[in-house]
Amino acid sequence: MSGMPILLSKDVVTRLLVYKDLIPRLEVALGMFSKRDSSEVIQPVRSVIPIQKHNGFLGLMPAYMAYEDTLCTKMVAFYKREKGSSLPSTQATVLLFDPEYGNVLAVMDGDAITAKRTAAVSAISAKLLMPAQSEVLSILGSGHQAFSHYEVFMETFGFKEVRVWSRRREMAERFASTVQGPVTVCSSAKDAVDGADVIVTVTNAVEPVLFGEWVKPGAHVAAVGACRPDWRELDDSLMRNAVVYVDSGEGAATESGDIILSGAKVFGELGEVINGSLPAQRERITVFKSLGMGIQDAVSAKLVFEKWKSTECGTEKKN
Ligand SMILES: NC(=O)C1=CN([C@@H]2O[C@H](COP(=O)(O)OP(=O)(O)OC[C@H]3O[C@@H](n4cnc5c(N)ncnc54)[C@H](O)[C@@H]3O)[C@@H](O)[C@H]2O)C=CC1
Ligand SMILES: O=C(O)C1=NCCCC1
Repeated sequence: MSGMPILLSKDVVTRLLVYKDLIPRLEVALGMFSKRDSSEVIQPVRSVIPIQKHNGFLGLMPAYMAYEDTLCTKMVAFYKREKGSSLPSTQATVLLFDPEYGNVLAVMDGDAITAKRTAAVSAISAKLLMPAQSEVLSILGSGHQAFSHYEVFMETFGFKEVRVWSRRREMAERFASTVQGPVTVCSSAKDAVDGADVIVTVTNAVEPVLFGEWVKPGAHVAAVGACRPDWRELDDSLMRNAVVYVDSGEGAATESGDIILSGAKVFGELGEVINGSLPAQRERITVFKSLGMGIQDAVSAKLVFEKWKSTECGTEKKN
């Protein structure tokens, strides 16, 4: 196929990408990735160049998944922002290709994809690793990822209590008053995680904001921020005492300050738990260190494109 690519805006992507369709496809993709069969999935660790002048980085995240014939790349710029900055910390665009011809089928907003697929993968980690009968969810950070994590965690699980902490209290209050259900705003990260079953860290921090001594035995931590080798969200004690799962072993060894600087041992990949080749050690404190993968964007983009073709594209043609 050839011709001009279609352009899909943030609103369209947000509407078409729904968790109930996305989660099972991500599970398959993570499982396939962890088999390391290069005839099925090719996804290198992203290449990242610094944008030094602006305190940022540009990451290129290509992936080809032969099993569903999906060829895609995301380009994502991400920044270390000063406190009080109103500039976005992440901006992304996704290109979906026709794998046979090599032309671009669609150029999509990548922010909605990044927000939803990252949160969906954290929900998969929680489903596999959180304690049975988890009741208390704690979110550290109140930005884009905090919103998408709240959304998918509330849609997927029945938490009785949700707490939020943010560096700026007014942002945590804005978060609590924007989401649908009740959320308790906490004055400190320590208060927010006290007794929590599941803790999501979605901050731009470069130093630890979550400490092992605060985390209750058996709790699950989905650690989403700190995606550079010298950035941290979690302290050494948490990293060393937890059973650490990652999305990609190569990605974690290259990009995760929490893993590299703590010297923590990685137990394995989420995909290995999905495949049944690695146990889910729910009785221990578990950390899922998320860095983000091109296959997650590819699965999402394909889903969006299929939905668009079967709904909006048809509507456009009829009109
Ligand atoms: N693992 C993955 O796949 C992905 C990870 N990320 C990372 O997730 C994190 C959150 O992303 P967004 O929600 O889009 O960012 P955002 O800018 O919308 O929100 C960032 C939050 O972190 C807080 N924060 C900033 N500096 C802090 C500090 N020093 N201590 C404590 N809190 C601090 C801010 O107040 C805000 O609540 C970022 O680190 C981003 O790079 C983003 C996309 C995908
Ligand atoms: O996977 C992604 O997308 C990102 N990961 C870490 C930094 C921002 C974007």
